[in-house]
Amino acid sequence: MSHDKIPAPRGLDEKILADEKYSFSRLTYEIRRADGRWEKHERNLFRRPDACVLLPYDCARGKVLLTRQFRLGAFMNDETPGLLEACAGTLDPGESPDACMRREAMEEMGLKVGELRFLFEAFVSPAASTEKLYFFAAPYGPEARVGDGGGMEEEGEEIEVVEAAFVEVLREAEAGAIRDGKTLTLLYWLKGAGLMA
Ligand SMILES: Nc1nc2c(ncn2[C@@H]2O[C@H](COP(=O)(O)OP(=O)(O)O[C@H]3O[C@H](CO)[C@@H](O)[C@H](O)[C@@H]3O)[C@@H](O)[C@H]2O)c(=O)[nH]1
Ligand SMILES: [Mg+2]
Repeated sequence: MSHDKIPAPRGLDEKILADEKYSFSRLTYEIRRADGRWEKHERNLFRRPDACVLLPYDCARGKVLLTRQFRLGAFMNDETPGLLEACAGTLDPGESPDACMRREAMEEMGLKVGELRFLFEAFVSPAASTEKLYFFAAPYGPEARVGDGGGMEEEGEEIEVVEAAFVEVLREAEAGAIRDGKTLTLLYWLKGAGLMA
């Protein structure tokens, strides 16, 4: 598979339309088509920091840990009131994905992560956002649940921690009841890894 057939765009120009916590821009640039023509494009781009996501799994008890919270994008699409997701969070400036993942696991789930396995990285919504996501899995046991989690009050977070049987969660995924991409990716990774026999 060749990854380098498409040349970089030329004449990139970025205008910031909004710059609150993260910025939203309008970009103009030219893309070279396969026939050699340069074609002008205009697109909007959400500049979000990279983020990390974790699926903790307990082989002995056959459980996984997830979270549930209000998510604006899901609500504005189809009025989803609360989305069941794997714990995720954005990297602070200069923070490594590993350190971020440990911090977020404690903040959101009260989980003290021991062994942490990096799986792969992937773009979340590459046409519209710069965000790249680092995927992790971690074995855990009940003794690692040292706090309540819940998220950062000052950031407006109110996160429910959900511990559930993996077979049940997979059944829900297969029935279409789990509707978050990063979470489905991790659940099917865990199924494929054969660790939850
Ligand atoms: N005040 C304010 N707060 C904001 C703003 N934008 C985001 N926040 C808050 O900042 C916090 C960031 O929390 P993190 O745990 O670091 O990130 P996340 O929201 O969990 O993001 C991850 O999961 C999302 C849901 O799938 C992903 O969309 C996202 O890309 C990332 O992977 C959240 O409470 C969010 O509501 C803003 O403009 N203003
Ligand atoms: Mg989060």
